[in-house]
Amino acid sequence: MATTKHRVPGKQTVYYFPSFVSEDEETFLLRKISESPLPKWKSLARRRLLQVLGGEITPNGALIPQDLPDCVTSYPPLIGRIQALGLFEASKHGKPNHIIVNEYLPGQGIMPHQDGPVYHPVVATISLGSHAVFHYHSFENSSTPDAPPDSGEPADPSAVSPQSMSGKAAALPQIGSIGQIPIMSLFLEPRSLVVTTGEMYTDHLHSLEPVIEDIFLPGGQVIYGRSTGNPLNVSEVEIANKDLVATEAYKQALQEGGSLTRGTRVSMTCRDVERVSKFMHKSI
Ligand SMILES: O=C(O)CCC(=O)C(=O)O
Ligand SMILES: [Fe+2]
Repeated sequence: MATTKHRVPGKQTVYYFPSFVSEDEETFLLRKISESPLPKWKSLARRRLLQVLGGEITPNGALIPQDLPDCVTSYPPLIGRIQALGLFEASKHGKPNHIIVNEYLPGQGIMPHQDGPVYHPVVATISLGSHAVFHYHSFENSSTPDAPPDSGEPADPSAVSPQSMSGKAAALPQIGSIGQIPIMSLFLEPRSLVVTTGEMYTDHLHSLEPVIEDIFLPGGQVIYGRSTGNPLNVSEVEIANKDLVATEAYKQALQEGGSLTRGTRVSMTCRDVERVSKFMHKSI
């Protein structure tokens, strides 16, 4: 498959595509997204804004569909491009029908969470405007009830915390415990696409640390855990896709070490909601 060379080493279920979107397309998308009328945005505590394209998901997990806008179907043809990768082949619609747009200012992130069973277990995430470092975590002691975790403020109502998955509180790795250290971390360039599939979707959590800069050591490790405020929790984590990164300046930071300041990042998480209600949303 054409995607083979985009597999992130170490895990067979994560793919990274630099320059998935051109610079012109990025400028166009960021303009379109910022022009969306305010009622389309929802405010969150840790991320500033969230917008949903493709329709709302009901509490029982069905999509009340709404047409995806031209800026993801025609120019740029993001949905077709994602479909052509073949990574959604096993999903009911063969391509994403739902997109969540998140905006993160420098210093904002998202706590470890899972995206949940409402979606086919593949998520394609486009980054625009700024780089970020993306972490995957595993569950530790998942049978041990523990203090209810911060829900991770999932990006969308259908996302689940470990609590809601099992019906009883499952331990979310506590800050500083082994499970809190990511099992894999990725450098996401602006305009890149990352696709998470298989057990990395179903059995792991993912997060973005709320930091204003990312600090790299020579050889491609990133400093993780500064946002906890506890120096004992700080660790060095390998960037698994460092050899797939395409932009010179980023490659240099990953090879030689250095720090990269975060700008405003807009992400588009594209997924397939397999249950679609037959009732169409009214256009607003
Ligand atoms: O912004 C990102 O890259 C991640 C967003 C996310 O995890 C989600 O929308 O569920
Ligand atoms: Fe997520």
